[in-house]
Amino acid sequence: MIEINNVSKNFPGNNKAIDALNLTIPDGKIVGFLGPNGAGKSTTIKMMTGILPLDGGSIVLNGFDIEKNPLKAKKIFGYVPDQPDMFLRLKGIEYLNFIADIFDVSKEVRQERIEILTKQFDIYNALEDYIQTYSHGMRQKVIVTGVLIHDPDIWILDEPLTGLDPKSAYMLKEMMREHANKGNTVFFSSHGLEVVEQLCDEVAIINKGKLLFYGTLQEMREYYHSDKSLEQVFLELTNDE
Ligand SMILES: Nc1ncnc2c1ncn2[C@@H]1O[C@H](COP(=O)(O)OP(=O)(O)OP(=O)(O)O)[C@@H](O)[C@H]1O
Repeated sequence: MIEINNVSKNFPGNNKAIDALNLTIPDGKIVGFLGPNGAGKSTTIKMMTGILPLDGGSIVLNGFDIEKNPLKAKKIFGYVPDQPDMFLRLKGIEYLNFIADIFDVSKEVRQERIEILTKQFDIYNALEDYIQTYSHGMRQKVIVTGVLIHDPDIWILDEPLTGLDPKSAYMLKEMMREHANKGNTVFFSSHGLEVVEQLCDEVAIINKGKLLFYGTLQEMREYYHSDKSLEQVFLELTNDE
């Protein structure tokens, strides 16, 4: 479970990039995080993962406060950033072993997981190449593999499907469903409303740092008394005019 309690974030020139945000993401569900460009999705995710400090409030992951207990909190989640351009001077296999070392994954377990996952993602034959030479999608897949190697309870994914080919996107979606069905937490941001409609149990919609809606699609329809699609409701909710 992820508890976001009254969280705020200010940037120079953008006071209240996140404005008193409250959101509880339960176990056993896939929750989609939606909002227009600049709404505050990545900022929220960066605060959840300890990359950005909070200016107010708290974020608690399975009982561990990300600011008060960062090491314990960081052990229990896996994070896929929106920009996969990291560790470019490492080979794929070096990156995966580095992540497995940090999270104390045994040699046997890591070998097995790396082989299975990278074969499924079609990057097995590229593991000896430098990440610098990978395409955007391949970089994305090596980072997703790094998350799956240590099998964290909570998955936090910032636009994870962007740039993945259809087979890899399908596999990742299946993995997300399986992980949530085991009682774990899966939280991901997306601009793909169709994917969210198809995959998510619940959606959170933000704009200008404020939560506009949180609930199931059915609840959304009941709340707005309409049979409108997620796309129509999203556009109406986030329309500034
Ligand atoms: N480092 C920063 N310095 C100043 N302002 C920032 C910084 N990072 C984010 N912002 C501002 O905070 C707001 C939220 O940005 P954020 O990147 O969280 O949006 P987003 O919902 O992830 O957008 P997108 O869908 O375009 O990725 C924007 O107004 C952005 O300009």
